[in-house]
Amino acid sequence: MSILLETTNLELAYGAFHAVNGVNLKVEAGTIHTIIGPNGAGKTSLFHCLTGERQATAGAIHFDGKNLMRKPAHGRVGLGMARSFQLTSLFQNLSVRENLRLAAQGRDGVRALNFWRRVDSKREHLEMADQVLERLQLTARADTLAGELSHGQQRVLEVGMSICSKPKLLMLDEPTSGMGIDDIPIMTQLISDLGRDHTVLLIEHNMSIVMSISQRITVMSHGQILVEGTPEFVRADERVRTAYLGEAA
Ligand SMILES: Nc1ncnc2c1ncn2[C@@H]1O[C@H](COP(=O)(O)OP(=O)(O)OP(=O)(O)O)[C@@H](O)[C@H]1O
Repeated sequence: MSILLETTNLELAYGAFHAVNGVNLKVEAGTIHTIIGPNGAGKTSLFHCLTGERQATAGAIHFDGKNLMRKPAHGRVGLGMARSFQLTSLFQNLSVRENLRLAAQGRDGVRALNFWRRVDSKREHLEMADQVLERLQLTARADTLAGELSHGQQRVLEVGMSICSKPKLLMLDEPTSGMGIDDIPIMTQLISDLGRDHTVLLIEHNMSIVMSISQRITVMSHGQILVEGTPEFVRADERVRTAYLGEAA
């Protein structure tokens, strides 16, 4: 078993209040690992600490063997962490293919400006865009403006943009939120498919998705880990039923 991401006694305090309160999380490489928990449990705050959007106030984060605590957010992206942002990352007036090409180009950073590499790079970026288009089952919509896609397809495109950087860890925060019932199976299938060649850390409220695609589930409550294990283990735990599943039912 190889651990890609590990936090030790991680804390994030907003003043006197600890949104993340001593979290020891281990994410195994090659798994879909889902964080669940009631509203306000600290899931998004934990993501903020991992991506560097917020500086954790105590504890440690190790990713792929490296200590992340002093790394700024962009440095973490460079190490192979990608987070899918909700709709804000799409260029609505560009085609679906162009959105993906730009995401692939973004991976190269300043190297993309190197004159001698530019022609080769552009071809590589287009190839990457086409591969991802196929994976998203959006090839037929390649030339459609992103803003003309359905809400669900836009969410799928966002996830596609984050895989263009070939991340080691793909972080998805409620990818199905706001999606119509018809689009949810497409996203579920996509995440499940991505789990075959990426490590995926997911926050998701839809229990049927969580139970069907996760290899491991961490249940958070009041900033701490309440229970962790396989879907079967978590489903059977009385504390989870009381703290979360019961409440959701
Ligand atoms: N900037 C902030 N300042 C103060 N408190 C905050 C801030 N952001 C979040 N909190 C509080 O931290 C706690 C955890 O919030 P967080 O958004 O991490 O929970 P969550 O588990 O992601 O919830 P949800 O499922 O509703 O998104 C909540 O009580 C929230 O009110």
